[in-house]
Amino acid sequence: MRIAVIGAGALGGTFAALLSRAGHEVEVTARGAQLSAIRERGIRLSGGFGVANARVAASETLSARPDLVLLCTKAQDAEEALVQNAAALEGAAALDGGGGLDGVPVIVVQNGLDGVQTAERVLPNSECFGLLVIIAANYTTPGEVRVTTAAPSYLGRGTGPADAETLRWRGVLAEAAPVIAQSNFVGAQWTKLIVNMLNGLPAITGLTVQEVVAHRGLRIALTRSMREAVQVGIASGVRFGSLQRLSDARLRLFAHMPLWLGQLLPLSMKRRMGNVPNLGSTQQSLRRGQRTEIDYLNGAVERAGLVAGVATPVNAAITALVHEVEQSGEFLSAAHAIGRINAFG
Ligand SMILES: NC(=O)C1=CN([C@@H]2O[C@H](COP(=O)(O)OP(=O)(O)OC[C@H]3O[C@@H](n4cnc5c(N)ncnc54)[C@H](OP(=O)(O)O)[C@@H]3O)[C@@H](O)[C@H]2O)C=CC1
Ligand SMILES: CC(C)(CO)C(=O)C(=O)O
Repeated sequence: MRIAVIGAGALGGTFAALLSRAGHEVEVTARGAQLSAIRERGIRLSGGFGVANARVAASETLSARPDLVLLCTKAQDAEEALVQNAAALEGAAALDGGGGLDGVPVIVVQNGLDGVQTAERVLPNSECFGLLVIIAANYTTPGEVRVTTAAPSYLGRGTGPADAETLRWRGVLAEAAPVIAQSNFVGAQWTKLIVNMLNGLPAITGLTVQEVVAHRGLRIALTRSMREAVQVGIASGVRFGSLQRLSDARLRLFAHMPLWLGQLLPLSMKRRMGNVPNLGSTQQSLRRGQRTEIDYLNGAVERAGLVAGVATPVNAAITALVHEVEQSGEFLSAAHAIGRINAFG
């Protein structure tokens, strides 16, 4: 099958290499040094899914119409990247009779809550799905991607059970990596947003995700940010989707736990992540001198909290501090970060 990957960074590079290794014809889009490295040497994948050196077609925008496309940019780049590639992806209209759409099917591989809707808006004649990823992939050298945690990914759309098209595309992706068909995908996006509270504090401090969870003061701040996010979800009427042993019932219990007990949640996430150092995708953007996705993570919790009438001082503080580090290029010490977060309330 011809599969395109828009945005061959950490996850895009991982999926492109795995799909190529599974025998698919893969084309990726990339920019700058990453594009040059992939053209010259291919994508070098190492870590949890084994080693692969994938020779794939690479350009700034897609050169041909694929059968399936994975959108793997950060959330803030999604719309522009889709628009740039729309000519290769869009269809004319809804097909008669079958109820299907004739645009290229899109799988949005992205954190945050907005990705699938963005794809549906830009490509109204495409079937759009989301892929929630628990894999941790680190990309700090052009052309090289290292999977520090291998884990299944979760494919779905909407709030109901996984439909036939979801099962079909799950089958294709599963040739390359473990993928589970997800029911209540929208609720599962919220569950993943709770997991992504792991991203902000490493980006502020320059520590790995594992070091942040191991640090008592940072772990308390992290637990508070997760508790706020769950409370916002509940107040917004969300039914959390089950993902990686996190269920709606478990998160509702967590929302009312004292902090000393709630800390078990990030500790269990750290245990599942394993010991290979993971910077988290937000810190990796900072280390490459790029804008981060924080407005779609802790920032999304802050915005939803405003609508639902739930105070989110810790998420507001983390969002502001990540922006501060974006501007200054200097990480904060753990003590300084904790002091600043506590000052927010
Ligand atoms: N990395 C991880 O472990 C995980 C990441 N995620 C999520 O997956 C998504 C992707 O993350 P990640 O892979 O880390 O991101 P990266 O920043 O590593 O990769 C995104 C890539 O997209 C490229 N890109 C952006 N816009 C365009 C464009 N218009 N045309 C071509 N290329 C473009 C970027 O290029 P440039 O560098 O030039 O901007 C970059 O190489 C995010 O939402 C993230 O939160 C989820 C789970 C784990
Ligand atoms: C789960 C986690 C923290 C894995 O790295 C992630 O989603 C990210 O880095 O964006």
